[in-house]
Amino acid sequence: MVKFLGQKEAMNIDIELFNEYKFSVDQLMELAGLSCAVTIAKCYPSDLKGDNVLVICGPGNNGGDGLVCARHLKLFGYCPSIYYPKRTEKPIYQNLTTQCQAMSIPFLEDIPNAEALSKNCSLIVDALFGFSFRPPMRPEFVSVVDTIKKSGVPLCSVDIPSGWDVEDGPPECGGLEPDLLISLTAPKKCAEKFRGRFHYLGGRFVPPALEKKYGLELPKYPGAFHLLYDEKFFNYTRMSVKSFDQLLQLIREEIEGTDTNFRQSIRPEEKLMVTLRWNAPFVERSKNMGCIQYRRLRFFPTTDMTEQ
Ligand SMILES: NC(=O)C1=CN([C@@H]2O[C@H](COP(=O)(O)OP(=O)(O)OC[C@H]3O[C@@H](n4cnc5c(N)ncnc54)[C@H](OP(=O)(O)O)[C@@H]3O)[C@@H](O)[C@H]2O)[C@@H](O)CC1
Ligand SMILES: [K+]
Repeated sequence: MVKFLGQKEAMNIDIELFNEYKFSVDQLMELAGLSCAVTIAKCYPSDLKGDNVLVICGPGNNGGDGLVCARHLKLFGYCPSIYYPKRTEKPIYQNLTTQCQAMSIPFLEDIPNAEALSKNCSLIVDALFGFSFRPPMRPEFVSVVDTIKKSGVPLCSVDIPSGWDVEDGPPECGGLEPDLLISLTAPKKCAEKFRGRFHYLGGRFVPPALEKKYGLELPKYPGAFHLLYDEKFFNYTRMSVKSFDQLLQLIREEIEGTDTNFRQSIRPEEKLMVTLRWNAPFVERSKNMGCIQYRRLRFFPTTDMTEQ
C-alpha cells in the first residue's frame, strides 16, 4: 500500500534527493511543476482551454512549483495569471519569474475579490504552501485563503492544500477544499482527509533505493502519472484507491495465482478490479432499495486492466 508521509519524513526525503542523489532544486521543481500542469490538462480538458487560471504562489518551493506549472499551462493553451504576494530574492525564483514574464503571463498586484474570481476564473491553482507549512497561517495570508474559499472556483492544490496541517489535515475552522490534489513524490498524511474528486501522484523522480529505504511502496505508474483517486475509479469500484489497496491486502494471498512456464497468472489487482466493477451496479441497486445485499465475491479473469 502506498505510504502516506509525515512532515519530517517528507523533509528528509527532500534533503536526501539533493544531498545523496545530487538532484538540483531546478530539476525536481521542473518535473513537479510539469506534472501539475499535465494533471490539470487531464482533469480539466478542453472546456478550460483559453480560460483563465489563477496560480497563487507562496514564498517557498511549493510556490516555485506553481511558477513552473503556470509556464507549462500557458504552453498548453490555458491563460494563466499569477499572484505571488511574497517574493524571495533567491536566483531560482527570480529566474522562474523572468521565464513566466517572457511567456507574457501577467503577475497581479492584488488578488481579485471573490466575486471577480467567480466570474472570470475557471480554476485556481494553490501553490502557496507545501510540506514545510506549520499552522497557524500568518495573518498576511489568511485573507488570500478566505478569498479562494469564498470564490467557489474549482481548486487544484499542489502537494498540500494550503493551510492544512501536513499530517492532521484541515484546520478546525474549515480549510480549503480542493477538487484536485496533486501529491508530489508521495502523498502526505493529510491527503487521507482529502474529499475532492481527483487525487494524483506527480513528481516521479524517486530512485528505487530511496523508495525502499523509506518504504514508500509507490504504485505502479500505468502511464506517465499515477491516479490515486478519481471519480471514474470510485464509480467502477464504489471505493477509494486507499480502500481498494486495504481490501486487496486482506485477500491478496487467497486470490494470488501461480505463474507457469506457459503463462503468467492474472494479478490479484486485476481480479479484484474486475470483480468490483462487475458488482458495482448491484451494490448501487441494493443501496437504492434501502438494504444491503451480501454477495459472495467471484473472481473473473481479465485482460490488462492497468490503464484505467
Ligand atoms: N522532494 C520533493 O518532494 C520536492 C518538493 N517540491 C516542493 O517543495 C515543497 C516544499 O517546499 P519548502 O520546503 O520550500 O516549503 P513550502 O512548503 O513551500 O513553504 C515554505 C514557506 O512557507 C512559510 N511558512 C511556513 N509556515 C507558515 C505559516 N504558518 N504562515 C505563513 N508562512 C509560513 C515559510 O516561512 P518561514 O517559516 O521560512 O519564515 C517558507 O517561506 C513541497 O511541498 C513541494 O511542493 C518540489 O519543488 C520538488 C521536489
Ligand atoms: K499548496
